[in-house]
Amino acid sequence: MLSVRTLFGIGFLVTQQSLLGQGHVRWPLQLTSTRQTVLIADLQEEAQHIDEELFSEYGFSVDQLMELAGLSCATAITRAYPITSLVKGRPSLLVICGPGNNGGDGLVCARHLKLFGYEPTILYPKRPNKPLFQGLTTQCQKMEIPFLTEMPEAEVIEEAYNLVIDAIFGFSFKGAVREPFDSILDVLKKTTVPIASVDIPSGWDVEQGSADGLQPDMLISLTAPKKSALLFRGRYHFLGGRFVPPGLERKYQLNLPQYPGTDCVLQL
Ligand SMILES: NC(=O)C1=CN([C@@H]2O[C@H](COP(=O)(O)OP(=O)(O)OC[C@H]3O[C@@H](n4cnc5c(N)ncnc54)[C@H](O)[C@@H]3O)[C@@H](O)[C@H]2O)[C@H](O)CC1
Ligand SMILES: [K+]
Repeated sequence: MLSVRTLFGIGFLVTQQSLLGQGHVRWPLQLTSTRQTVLIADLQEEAQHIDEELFSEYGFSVDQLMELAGLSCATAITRAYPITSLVKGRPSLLVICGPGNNGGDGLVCARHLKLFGYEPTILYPKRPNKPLFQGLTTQCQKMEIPFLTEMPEAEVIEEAYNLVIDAIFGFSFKGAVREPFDSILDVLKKTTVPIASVDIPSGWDVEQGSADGLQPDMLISLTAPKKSALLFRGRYHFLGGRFVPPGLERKYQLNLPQYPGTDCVLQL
């Protein structure tokens, strides 16, 4: 049984599909664009369980998946914002990294973007005291990517950067935003420079989104779109994180679309 639930904007249909008849108890949401239909990881806990199982049951390490996630983000950004399309004289980008793994994805993404010919600058105000993040930070420094010590004003961002990459919070974000990220998000809400959000627009509730939150131009959903992705209104929605083993895809009924050829991203 397939029932149309809500109509979202041009070309987006959200449907709810009953799998009860097949012995399942879940009612997965699906997102249909003009290009693809994908199922949604509808609960915050579900996204976290998938992530945990990748490490515990399927033998992946965090840095392995983070490398693939960050590479997906960098690749998707090259598709949406090729260097030749950028309006500023230099291909400058601001990458803002948060305190968890979403921030780690941002560091990996910045490193690959530098290799792809962009000029990223990183703001990384809360750095976890763990070898993984220290290593990623060193790698970016050795790639000669500058780090800012404080968040620039909205006008400075507009003058200096073509794009802001939001790698502040992902699927473990909860509650009211604490400083310094509250002030950082306030600046981002004021700027007119396009924002590309990694996995989830930062500050959005993972399931409910945020009516007065960031409105990114691009969203790169990792593994599977989260429920709040249904509220994304920007121009570019990509899926990345092409590492899901078939058993995990079946267990969570992710029904992931086919990535083209050897690509690590897919435009939704
Ligand atoms: N399976 C995958 O697809 C992979 C995704 N990856 C990325 O990892 C993030 C999720 O990472 P996690 O460390 O669990 O959490 P976050 O980065 O979302 O943030 C946790 C971090 O944020 C702090 N925090 C939480 N709420 C608040 C708040 N209200 N105010 C301030 N700070 C807050 C919390 O204390 C932690 O420090 C996922 O989205 C993907 O981007 C992996 O890279 C690989 C596999
Ligand atoms: K984010």
